[in-house]
Amino acid sequence: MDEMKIAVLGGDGVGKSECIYRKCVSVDGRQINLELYDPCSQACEGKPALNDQIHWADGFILVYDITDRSSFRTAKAIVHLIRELHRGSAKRDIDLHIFLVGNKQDLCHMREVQHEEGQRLAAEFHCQFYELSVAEHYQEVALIFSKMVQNASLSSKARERRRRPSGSKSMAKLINNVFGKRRKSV
Ligand SMILES: Nc1nc2c(ncn2[C@@H]2O[C@H](COP(=O)(O)OP(=O)(O)OP(=O)(O)O)[C@@H](O)[C@H]2O)c(=O)[nH]1
Repeated sequence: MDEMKIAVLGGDGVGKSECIYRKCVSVDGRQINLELYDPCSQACEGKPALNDQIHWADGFILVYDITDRSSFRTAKAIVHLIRELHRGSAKRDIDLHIFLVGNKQDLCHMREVQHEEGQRLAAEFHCQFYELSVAEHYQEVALIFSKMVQNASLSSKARERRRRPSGSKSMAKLINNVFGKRRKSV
């Protein structure tokens, strides 16, 4: 069974709740053990440091509040750190999934961060970009999570293909094994 660890980082509000959610999901007939970590944005005892959270996760959902520029700056600093910490690590860029999400779209009249700024940041750091309102469109939130799991599943399939010998090579190996042995016994 594959494993996928997602960290929800950034913090768009003032909430203090922290949770770890575990679930086994099936994507295209493939079982994935999903672990979701949603730390509170406030510092608290026993909470792993941001660097540890970044090393732990395979996928990141970075949330900022479109009505709060400082939350966008935080998201920018985190995405920077993720790319920095993973530079030269075993996880290749394409294996690392980062979704940048601008929340509170329903408060558009109080907007401090333009849609284009989010798009630009996402393009710069090879992230997928979304803008939504968690309060009004929970379906979009569900879609984001299923997209992330699907992407991870696709890239793990691609990794497997890279590891597996190509069809012709394994066929050659098989022929060699069968006929090689026979030749010895003649
Ligand atoms: N108008 C509006 N308010 C929202 C939306 N999403 C969250 N909020 C409000 O923002 C506040 C904080 O929400 P939380 O979900 O606790 O935020 P959080 O990101 O978990 O906060 P941290 O725990 O600090 O990371 C609450 O008062 C929510 O009701 C949204 O899409 N629209």
